[in-house]
Amino acid sequence: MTLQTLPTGDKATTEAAIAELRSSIDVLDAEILGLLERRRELSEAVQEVRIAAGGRRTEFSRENVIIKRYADRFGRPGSAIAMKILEICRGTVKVSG
Ligand SMILES: C=C(O[C@@H]1C=C(C(=O)O)C=C[C@H]1O)C(=O)O
Repeated sequence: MTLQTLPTGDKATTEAAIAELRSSIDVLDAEILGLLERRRELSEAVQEVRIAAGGRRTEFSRENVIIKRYADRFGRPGSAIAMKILEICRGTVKVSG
């Protein structure tokens, strides 16, 4: 099933279509979470290199570039997402597991 061939029909057909689309969403969410984890590792590496050289953990000019990148794509929610991603990557959020 593609987005161009969305079915219309009885309840069972609708429910099957939703289940299939949701499983595609679940796959994407797993990929997004994996990418976010990788991003956090890279971000922490940058922060550690900077701190080891006597610098600060955060660099707001760079964060503003990233926030703008997301805002340009998704507007206000985009900038909110970017700020939460940066919060996760700054290591100020306790990550379980
Ligand atoms: C990773 C860096 O350090 C911090 C984390 C950032 C990020 O996660 O993108 C951006 C700026 C810094 O506050 C960096 O400076 O690039």
